[in-house]
Amino acid sequence: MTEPIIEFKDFSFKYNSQAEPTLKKINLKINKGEKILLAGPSGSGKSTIGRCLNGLIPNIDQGNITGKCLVNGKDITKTSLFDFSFTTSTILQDADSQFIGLTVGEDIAFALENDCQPKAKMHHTVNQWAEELQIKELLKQSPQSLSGGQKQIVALAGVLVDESPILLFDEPLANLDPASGLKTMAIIDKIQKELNATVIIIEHRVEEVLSQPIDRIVLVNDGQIVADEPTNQLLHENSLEKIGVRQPLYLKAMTAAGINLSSIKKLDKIADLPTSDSISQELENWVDQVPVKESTATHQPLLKLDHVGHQYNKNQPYPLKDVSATINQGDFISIVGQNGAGKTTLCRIICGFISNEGKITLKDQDLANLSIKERAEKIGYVMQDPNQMISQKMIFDEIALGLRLRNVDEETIKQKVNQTLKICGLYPFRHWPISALSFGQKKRVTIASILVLEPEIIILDEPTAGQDWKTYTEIMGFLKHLNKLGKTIIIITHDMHLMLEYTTRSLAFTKGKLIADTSPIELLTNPKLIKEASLKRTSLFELAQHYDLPDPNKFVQAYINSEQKNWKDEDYE
Ligand SMILES: Nc1ncnc2c1ncn2[C@@H]1O[C@H](COP(=O)(O)OP(=O)(O)OP(=O)(O)O)[C@@H](O)[C@H]1O
Ligand SMILES: Nc1ncnc2c1ncn2[C@@H]1O[C@H](COP(=O)(O)OP(=O)(O)OP(=O)(O)O)[C@@H](O)[C@H]1O
Repeated sequence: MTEPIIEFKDFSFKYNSQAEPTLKKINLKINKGEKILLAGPSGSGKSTIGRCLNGLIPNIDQGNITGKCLVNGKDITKTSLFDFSFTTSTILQDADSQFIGLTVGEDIAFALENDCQPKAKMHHTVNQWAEELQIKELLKQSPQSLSGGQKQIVALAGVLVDESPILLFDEPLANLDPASGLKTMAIIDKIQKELNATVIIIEHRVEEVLSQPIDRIVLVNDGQIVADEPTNQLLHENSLEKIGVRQPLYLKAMTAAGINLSSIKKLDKIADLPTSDSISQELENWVDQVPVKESTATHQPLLKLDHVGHQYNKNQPYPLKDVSATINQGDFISIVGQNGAGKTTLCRIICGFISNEGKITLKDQDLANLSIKERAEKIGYVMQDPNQMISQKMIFDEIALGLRLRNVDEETIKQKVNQTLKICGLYPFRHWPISALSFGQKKRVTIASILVLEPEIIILDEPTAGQDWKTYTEIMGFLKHLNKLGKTIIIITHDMHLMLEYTTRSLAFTKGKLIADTSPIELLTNPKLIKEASLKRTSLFELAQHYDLPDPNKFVQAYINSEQKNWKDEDYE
């Protein structure tokens, strides 16, 4: 019989700074060699469970524990962090806080140094993983200077070299481009099989996690385990949606088309869905009601980029070079492409944080003549990492800060901040300190702090990374509403469905170059561009192909239109 390597028995945990327990009477057994997905809405307690498995609770995050949690046979209340380092390797949600080395190479080697391995063996192991993860050219770079996705891959390498019996991944995919996301899941699968490791993955991107087999999905809601079942069973019961986690897109589309999922035996892989003529027919009939999509873009030029470029360091290849494009008033643009392609660099240039080799004009005004503060009045920028933006202690003050700096009266501030808090799902937390928020909640605070200023152009660097589905739809619905009012929105995203559903124009980047400026659907029908920019077709395309539908793009469009029916602009007025 297999032994549990992790066991929670009536386990509750209350952070010292909280009045109520975050985990409530949890019972969970995970056997050696199992691969588990922990899913649930933002703030439900997933990372808190993770922190019990790697010893951060109770060694760093202190609080009140009742019940028992045994990891590798040891009671977590009696195990030091040092001991945990031999049992559990973790990718933290916030990769930045995890780096120790001065260079990427040193950082990956850190776990091996801890294990006192000989130098030659260490070099070999680091190089081997760097090769596998295609980050060899980054080994001498400082971890802090990496792009968001590169950081994530380096953190992954640090976990993989360690070969611990428990591998814990807290949102390993959040900043990865679609191709790297799939590759990461395949690598995790491979290493798990090789080491017979126990793998726990915490992720909002459920569909990508399911690209490889998962033994069980454990659903967490409000600090409790509300389901613990094999993937197929859970998908049949539609348990994900019930707690606000996104069901895989192809299943949502089949449901929208009126197909009865309970009659289908295996739902967890498109390839295993029964190829029946009646399902094809049902899908095809449904597609025929596609209305035309409206666009609010005026084609009035707003922001002109002319040979934009920057070099951080003369010894590095150009992170961004020779980018020319015109953004129009009312555009809803997605910036997509490979990790490290220069997307964030472009936004930093537009905001004036770093120098520009070319020229940028906003309504014919040269941005070079404006200070960063003056630019910020016109162009709001929500950074990828919320910790780099937050300066206040309390949530309300953080969101009010920009208005206070602009001398807005307190009554208006209160009204605007409260409205934004509601839109971003943060109203119940308005009196909380930011330090008591989950990572996803912090990210929402930073989005709120920019939205409240209502700038002319809003640039958001992966606003939905690490967000649950409910928040994702609320944030995107709100941005769509702002766009309808004429605001220009630019989003950096790795979410291909977001790009298709919400944006009307895509700029695709690879290795510092703009390689396409086209409609999202055109982009995802071009195999060459998909490959070059490390993109991926969504599962809606795959479903349409599986059922031999004559026009897969039309099917994707039909689904998007069926989703859009659910938006109500009044919600935001
Ligand atoms: N360091 C902390 N101090 C006090 N309270 C905390 C701390 N970290 C988390 N919490 C509380 O625990 C709740 C759950 O946080 P946790 O990070 O476990 O959620 P999560 O499910 O991983 O969310 P997300 O998907 O947004 O990352 C938070 O809403 C917050 O109330
Ligand atoms: N401060 C810096 N110093 C040196 N190099 C940097 C710095 N910031 C970024 N880079 C490098 O510039 C390149 C482009 O980075 P950028 O953050 O613009 O990529 P990105 O397309 O936004 O990636 P991701 O999708 O992973 O967020 C990367 O190779 C990165 O390592």
